Amino acid sequence: MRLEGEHRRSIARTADGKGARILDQRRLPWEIVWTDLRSAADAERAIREMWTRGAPLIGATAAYGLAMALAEDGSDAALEAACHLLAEARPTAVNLRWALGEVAKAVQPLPPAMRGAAAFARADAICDEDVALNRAIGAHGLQLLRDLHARNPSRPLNILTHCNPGWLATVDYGTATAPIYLAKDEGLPVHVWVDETRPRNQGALLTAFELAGHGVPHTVIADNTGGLLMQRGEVDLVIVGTDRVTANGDVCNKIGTYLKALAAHDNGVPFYVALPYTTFDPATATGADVPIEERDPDELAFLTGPAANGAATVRVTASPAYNPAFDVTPARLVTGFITERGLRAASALAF
Ligand SMILES: CSC[C@H]1O[C@H](OP(=O)(O)O)[C@H](O)[C@@H]1O
Repeated sequence: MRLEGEHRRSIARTADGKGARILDQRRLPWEIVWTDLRSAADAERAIREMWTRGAPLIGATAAYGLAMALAEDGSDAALEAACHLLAEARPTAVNLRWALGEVAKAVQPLPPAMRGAAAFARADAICDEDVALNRAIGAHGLQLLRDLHARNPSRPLNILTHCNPGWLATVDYGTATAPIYLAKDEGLPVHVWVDETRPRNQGALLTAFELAGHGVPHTVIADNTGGLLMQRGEVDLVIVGTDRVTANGDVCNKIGTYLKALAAHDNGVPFYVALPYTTFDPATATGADVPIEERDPDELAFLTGPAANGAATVRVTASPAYNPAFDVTPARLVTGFITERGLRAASALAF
């Protein structure tokens, strides 16, 4: 997407070809800081501490981390150790293990000395494929937006989204945001309700930053506001991303997604989930089987942001806190899935 006047992806190989350059998303939207990852340990830390996040982007970052490890040491032992290290960085997004598996498959038949270059090539291909997948998701989702807007052509289409399913969660375009960007580009009037998405505020900080950068009209709302807006008829469509869709169509996504799906169901608002095949996990039967990441309660207990004299951190509670990062929306609450192959029902999700 466009950033500081030029087209950028959220991740790319470093100029010397030996590392990965990422946007440090902890600093957005206040500062644009690019950081070079130089080892599997750097990549693991960046994923675990959410310097970079979002299911597809986590996969791409892990792929480059594995490539860096193999460029150092192409042995089977090094391959196994780096895969284990990176796989443990965050448990929920299936893209992480998918990407590691793809790189491992590409290098295993090769002699150790050739594995580093092959791993980097596979990581590059994973990034290029992600961009193409998201553009295709955008095209199929755009037709859905056109059809829904035709019901009330006299006003913008009001879309609600949760967390950040945008280009900052992928290599480019985003998943749930891809149709929104294409709609803006073709002049289809849209407005986005942006859930702030406590406690890390990926919506207020990242989605709002993205939409503003692309000139998409949007309004940041508290996580608890969406239900009221749906009761008032001010939400025409909910589109979210996902970290893992299981074989039966259950959707694991940022905490709070399930509550939006319940409100949408209760108010007859279409609830769509955008995903590429890399986020579909047919090996996991239902959402009950998905590991839900539990993050540091301090992420909830404290708020950090810019102040006149630098960063300020304020405590929002003096009590113990609990901070699960994801929840599961059952397939029965999902109107449909927007994939690179078109719109799909939960029962027809096989890629
Ligand atoms: C392309 S959807 C990405 C997905 O990942 C986010 O989680 P996190 O920010 O913790 O990595 C969120 O669940 C998004 O929907």
